[in-house]
Amino acid sequence: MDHGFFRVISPARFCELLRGFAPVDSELMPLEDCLGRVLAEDILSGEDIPALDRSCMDGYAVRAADTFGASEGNPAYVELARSAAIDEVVSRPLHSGECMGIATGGSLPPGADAVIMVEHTQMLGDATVEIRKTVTPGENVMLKGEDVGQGQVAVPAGRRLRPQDVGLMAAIGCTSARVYRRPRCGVVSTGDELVPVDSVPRPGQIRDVNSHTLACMARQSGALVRAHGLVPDVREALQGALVRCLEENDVVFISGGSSIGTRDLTIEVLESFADSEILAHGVSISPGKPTILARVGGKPVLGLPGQVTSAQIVMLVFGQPLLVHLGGDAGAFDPGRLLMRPAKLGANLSSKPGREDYVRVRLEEQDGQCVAMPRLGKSGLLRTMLDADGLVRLPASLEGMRAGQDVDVWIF
Ligand SMILES: Nc1nc2c(c(=O)[nH]1)N[C@H]1C(S)=C(S)[C@@H](COP(=O)(O)OP(=O)(O)OC[C@H]3O[C@@H](n4cnc5c(N)ncnc54)[C@H](O)[C@@H]3O)O[C@H]1N2
Ligand code: MOO
Repeated sequence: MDHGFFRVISPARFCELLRGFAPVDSELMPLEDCLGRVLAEDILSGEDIPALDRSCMDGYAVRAADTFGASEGNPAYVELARSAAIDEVVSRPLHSGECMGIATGGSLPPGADAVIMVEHTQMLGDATVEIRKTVTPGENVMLKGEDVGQGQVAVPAGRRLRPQDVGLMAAIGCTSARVYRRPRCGVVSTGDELVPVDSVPRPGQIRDVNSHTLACMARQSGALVRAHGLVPDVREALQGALVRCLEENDVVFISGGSSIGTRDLTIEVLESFADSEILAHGVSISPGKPTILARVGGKPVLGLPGQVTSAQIVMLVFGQPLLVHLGGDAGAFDPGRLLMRPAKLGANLSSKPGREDYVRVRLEEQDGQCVAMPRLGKSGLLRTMLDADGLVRLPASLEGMRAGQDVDVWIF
């Protein structure tokens, strides 16, 4: 690898390289701990859910044809064959001209194909029901197998489980599921100038910020994070830290030392490992150009720029999707996953063609419109990210955007 220049690749290509890493292995998890985890295999249903046609309403199970044409002014009349308890399965078929009292959730008798709500009926004596509304076949009925049929996939592999997924799993009697392990993620910060947060920096030193922001962001993406502390710009120190970090984790994030300054050892050290390949050094985004991606012993190592805001942007654009992908989530790189909000751009923006820009914006309400006000600032400062609600992405093809243009703001 030529260290003199970045060989800048497109962000799309960078994501393709990230997708090339295999997800972590799986573990068996009790149902109650499955929320937020990613299914490692399809959950098949051994039964129809619902198991039988069930009523959605309190009322009467009927043959819909017996109600055709019925209205307030022209009711139909059917005989009440019986009423059934909610957990009762009635085997006697419902004949034409009959109805059966039924509760919400109760099973329909054979022959019935609809339920009329009790408020659209009137009992006449104790055996005749006046029907004041027409119901169509299937009306107010949950059909057998409508949620999931026997042998069908109830919840697919690669799905991050939400409460509603857990609900269907409960319905089919799934007490545990195979889910991907949470990826173990190591974070290393490099730089002679860095001191821990509980130190008082002497002039020239600064407190380590990136270990904290990156760890928080990795946790947001479901990873188990271990901060491996501060590493000086010394080859052997970085080598040692990376060896430990790679041993203990599925993925490693290194902040700092990604540029081409004389101190920037990251590439050199990564290359020194026997089983390593530098997949990328430089990606056409701003901020974040001097980003590194390597494979060491099959594991991804992402080298993030030291600049505090650049590191966060790279983590948002590449690091978090990588973690989600390693955690088995099939939609990790799906742009449809991002929380987007439409807005009008509040100021002109310029951009270098060929480079994808991520502009921090604050959302403001102006004359009933949502306006995205750019918060421009240096990527070595923290403030723009604190003031921002999200990012506007300027595609590489643009030289800029004009105030008033429609934009989609990626909310973070
Ligand atoms: N000749 C060139 N120089 C630089 C280029 C370039 O293309 N050609 N790219 C610039 C860009 S863009 C960035 S971003 C930085 C990236 O630098 P490094 O990744 O090598 O990071 P460092 O030099 O180690 O640090 C940069 C800056 O960030 C501060 N820093 C580092 N780590 C932390 C931390 N954990 N917490 C807080 N602050 C941190 C560090 O003190 C430096 O001020 O390179 C440009 N140079
Ligand atoms: O692109 Mo750097 O990452 O300007 O801050």
